Parts: sequence; structure tokens; C-alpha cells
Amino acid sequence: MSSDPTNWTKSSWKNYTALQQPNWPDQAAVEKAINDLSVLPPLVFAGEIRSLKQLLAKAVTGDAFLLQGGDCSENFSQVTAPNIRETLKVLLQMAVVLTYAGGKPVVKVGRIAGQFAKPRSSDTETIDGVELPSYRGDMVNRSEFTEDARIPNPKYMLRGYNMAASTLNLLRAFTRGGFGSLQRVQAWNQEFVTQSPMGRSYDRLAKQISQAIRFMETIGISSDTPQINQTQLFTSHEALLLQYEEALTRQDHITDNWYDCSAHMLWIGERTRQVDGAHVEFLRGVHNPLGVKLGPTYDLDEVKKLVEKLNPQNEAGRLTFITRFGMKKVEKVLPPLLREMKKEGFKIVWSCDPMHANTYTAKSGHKTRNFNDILSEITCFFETHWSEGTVPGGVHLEMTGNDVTECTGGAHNIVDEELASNYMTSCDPRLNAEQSLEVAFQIADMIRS
Ligand SMILES: O=C[C@H](O)[C@H](O)COP(=O)(O)O
Ligand SMILES: C=C(OP(=O)(O)O)C(=O)O
Ligand SMILES: [Mn+2]
Repeated sequence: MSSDPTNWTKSSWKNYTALQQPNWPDQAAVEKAINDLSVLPPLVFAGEIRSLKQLLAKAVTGDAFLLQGGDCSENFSQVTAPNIRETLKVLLQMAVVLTYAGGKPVVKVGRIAGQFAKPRSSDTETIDGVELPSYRGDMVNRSEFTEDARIPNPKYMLRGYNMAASTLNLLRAFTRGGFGSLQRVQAWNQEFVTQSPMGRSYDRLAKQISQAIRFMETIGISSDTPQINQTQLFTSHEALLLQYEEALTRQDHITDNWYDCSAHMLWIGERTRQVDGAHVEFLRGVHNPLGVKLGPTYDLDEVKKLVEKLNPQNEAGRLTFITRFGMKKVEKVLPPLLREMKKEGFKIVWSCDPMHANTYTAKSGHKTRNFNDILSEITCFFETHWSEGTVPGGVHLEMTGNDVTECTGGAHNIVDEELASNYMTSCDPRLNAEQSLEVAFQIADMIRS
């Protein structure tokens, strides 16, 4: 089938191979869940999606910076007000640090309110000789290692929709209702971070911002403006479960265009970005900003075909390439990609995911990542872009506002033996609040100089 836009429908992906889909045992139950979902209200709105695209267009030219981050895999049991608030707080702190250093707007996009489905390297997991289907995210099955928990249940897609809706509801309240106001910049410092070196650096910066706002008010400039007293956090997740994404895809009455209203931005994972695959077919037809993960084994011709298929109009802000090469390979594999895309004149937001190709298993058996490796990949990403004359437009992180021990290193130098003390993730290891802030300060140092 050709990629002529006129051939696209929200279900045309069904004519292509979709990898990483659950083996649902009961097809009738899947149909019922999808029918229910397809009449529920959209989670986000076309106008908001268009605003995000305009902001991302600025990240193509270096006039804005994309900060995308959140859990590897959100869990239903963790959808609580404190967790949502802590994730938002650390994203806001990082954005302040980056805005101050970079002198340009930071576009905040959470891996939040829908990041419930996971691609896996293996279909099964074996522990002590027992083999069970892999955990594929809370929208598919449960992470406990029992036969019952691992059976995919389509009702979890409806639960995922409801969890996303309540997360978004709280995020909208926090960002619009004063919590995200720059007047509260000092209050975003988490208690457990305040006494750390990062917490103290943040506190100094926050005080300067508060002083600047007071100064403005003293000379009669009102701080009662949305630029000061509101903020915006967009949502994103990997568009993996195509039936769920199709059910939330709606036609906008103003433009007649189709939008996937499950999140503002969707990305295609490293494992599902085949040019002739179902994920690319589905996403080419919706008008959201799209991310595509690119790992070190990319093929240049395929990448070009991806751009032609996903962004035939070369619209700025439509396509973000999220490179995840690993600190050992990035220096070798990033330059040829940048050169070729630049030669073609493709308008791309370049974002660095320093997490997914730096994963290793610690002596304790925990899946982890080391802070210095993460930082090395980020540093190499920036330096390579600068030497190639392209724009390092953003970062993509797995992180949480909580005090977890999942990644080693950082200012507190978490060591392998400490990973067990608060290892909470059900999939990949996340930076904790302090490590996330440290990443922001390190990037700030780079962009300032
Ligand atoms: O988050 C991404 C993937 O699901 C994850 O990196 C794959 O991990 P696995 O190799 O444990 O399946
Ligand atoms: C699965 C993920 O990444 P990737 O597709 O890059 O492996 C992820 O972002 O959690
Ligand atoms: Mn992950």
C-alpha cells in the first residue's frame, strides 16, 4: 500500500504488521473495551496539540528547548496526588534552571498521563526456572510474577484511560491554578533535596528569580500575568497499543484533520519504527507532533524514508528524533545522521535520550544506569551538534520526583549495594529528583558557556 495521505484512515494500520502487541486471550473483550473507549471524551484537544507543535517548531531552530521526562512506565497504583505533584515539581525546577541558563523558553512535555504500555526485548521472563509472559505495562497486564497477573486484560485499557484523565485533571489544576506560578519558584524544592548541593544551587537561583519578580512589582509591572502565574505541561507517551490509540483518534471540527487525542505528543519506539510497519502507518495520518526513537543500528536510507512518510510537508515541529545511542557509540553514529539530515534540509527537533542505551545489570541484579554515562551521552550530543552546525533541541529522560535509588552515581553517589533500598520502578531505572536536577544544572553549564 502506498503512503498517499488519501489512503490513510484511522484503521489503515490494520493492513500492516504491528509488532509488540499484546496476545489478548479474549478478542470479544478487546472489541468491547475499544468500542467503549471510542465514545469517551478526548483527553487532550486539537488546539492544545497545535500549540505544542508551534513551540516545537522553535526548538528546530534553537529558539526553544524541549524537556521531556517522566516514568519509564506509569503504574496505576502510583497515580496519586503526591506522586503527580512531585514529578511536576521537578520538571518545573529543571525548566527554570534551563530557561535561566539558556535564555529561551523550555517546552515541558511529561511522559505522563498515558505512559502505560511497554515494548519488551523478550516475550517471556524466566525466574528460578519459571517462565511467564513479560510484563507489558499496566494497560496490558500486571507486573507481579504470577501466571494470573501476566494475562493481558483489555479492561486495563479503560482503566488506563481513566487514570490518564485523572492525572491530566490534576496537572491542569496545578499548572493553571497557582501551583506552577513563578511566585512559588522557591517552594518547588523538595524537602529531601533542599539540603543537598543541588538543592542549595536551586535555592540560590530561585531566590534571584523571586527578587526579580519583586523588583518588577516595585516599579509597577504587574506579575499578575499568565506568563508568571501559569505554566503549561504537555503530555506524551509511546503510541504502542494501536487499538487504544485508534479509539482516541478524532477528527477536529475546525481543520477537519485527525488528531490522536490520547496525548499531545506521541512517539514511536525503537522496536516499532519499521517504515512499512503498522505504527508508522497509523502515526503518519494524525496531526500531533511525533517523536521517533533512533538507536545505534539505524539505517540512513530508512531514516530518510521515515521522514518522508511521517513529515512529507517538512513541517517544523512535526517530527522529533530522539536519539538513544549510548555513551560509547554516540560519538561515532550521531555525526553521519546529522550530516545527512542537514543535507536533505529536513526540519527536525533533535532530542537526546541518554537513558535507553546505557542500561546495565548491577551486581545486585537490578537493571540500572550510571549517572556519569548518562551525562557523557548528553555532553557528546551537545558537542556533536555544535560541531556539525545542527541544533541540540532537547532531552528525553526517565525520571521521577521521588527519592528512589534506581540509577547509580550522581552527587550522592548511589552505589550498586544501595539500589535495593528504594528501587520502585516496574520497568526501567529512573533518575531521582536530585539526579534530575543535577542533569539540568550540568546542561545549564554547557549551554551557558
Ligand atoms: O522502556 C523501554 C523498554 O520497555 C525497555 O527498555 C525494554 O526493557 P527489556 O529489555 O527489559 O524488555
Ligand atoms: C521503550 C522505550 O525506549 P526505546 O524505544 O528507545 O527503547 C522507552 O522510552 O521507554
Ligand atoms: Mn524505558
